[in-house]
Amino acid sequence: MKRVSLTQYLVEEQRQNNKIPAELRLLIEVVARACKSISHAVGKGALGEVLGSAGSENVQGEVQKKLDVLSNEILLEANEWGGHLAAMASEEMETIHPIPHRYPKGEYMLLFDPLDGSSNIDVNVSIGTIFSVLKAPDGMQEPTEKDFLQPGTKQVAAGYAVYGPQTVLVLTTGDGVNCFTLDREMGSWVLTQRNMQIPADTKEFAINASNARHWYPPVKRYVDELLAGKTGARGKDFNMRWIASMVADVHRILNRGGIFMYPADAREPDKPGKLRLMYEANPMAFLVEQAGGAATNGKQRIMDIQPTKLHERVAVFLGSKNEVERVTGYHGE
Ligand SMILES: O=P(O)(O)OC[C@H]1O[C@](O)(COP(=O)(O)O)[C@@H](O)[C@@H]1O
Ligand SMILES: [Mg+2]
Ligand SMILES: [Mg+2]
Repeated sequence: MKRVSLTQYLVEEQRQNNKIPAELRLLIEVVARACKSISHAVGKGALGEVLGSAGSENVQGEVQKKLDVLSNEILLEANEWGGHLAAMASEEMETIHPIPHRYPKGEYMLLFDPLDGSSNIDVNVSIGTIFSVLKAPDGMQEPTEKDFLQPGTKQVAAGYAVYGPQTVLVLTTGDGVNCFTLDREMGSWVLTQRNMQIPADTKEFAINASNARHWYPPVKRYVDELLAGKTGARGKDFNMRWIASMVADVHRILNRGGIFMYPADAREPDKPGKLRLMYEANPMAFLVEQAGGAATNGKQRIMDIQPTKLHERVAVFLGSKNEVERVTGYHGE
């Protein structure tokens, strides 16, 4: 079989298919290179002294792991000099990071969750990086936080890397979803899955069930019906999986279907869920929709939400279309 590298794939998309501009291609290549560096650091584990806490907190009051901080630095450094960027924003930084030496004017803005699945770092379970690319608004001078507050439908690219038994990079530029596997000996990303598709129906669901007592009635009803199995309203048995790394749960769903849920709950009624709209929900929603699935916050399509702040949180229901539509429907009843 002919090996197609990420660069070859992107050049084809740019030159033959006219799907992406050269500047976006370069930007994606820089992000992919940064993910390769993060993958190397993850792979060293205790030998690289990258495990454990960094002894600091991020803007959302979460304890930062050494790898959260390191991955953020790797992405910042690579993209400061590499891509056609105006500014970056990260889950781990309080505010935006404008590019000091913009070339030629920086037409894109990059957002990322540098290390997703932080609670799994120290126990050698799959973790990842999630990213999203927006266009800088026309006529933008000095980038501000407000320039980032665009709905997910405006994304021009999104993707994630999973650092697991294999390191993979899953990418969309709005033309389907493709998966590249890191050839660790050659140091190159090789196209291994074209046009990933999520089946509309599934028998697998993912939710942190330890929060069940706090769920609102629509989520409780939906999950109770799944748990009731063959003899319940759904008339079939469902299996449950929860990795606690969104990247790994979404990667499973892109490969074999399923529904992933992180709902808002009654613990903190003012907090609309745990996951972040700009760094987690939007890029994953873009990928999932491009693979034929659906993504909502229980009420509306995630990518239609108008963000009001950079670190906004959101409830997430994504994956196999018929299941996402069902649980979303329960919220309307
Ligand atoms: O620990 P919980 O409540 O199960 O939450 C797990 C969720 O939190 C996250 O780890 C949040 O991401 P970060 O590690 O980037 O903060 C998701 O990847 C995952 O789905
Ligand atoms: Mg995350
Ligand atoms: Mg993170």
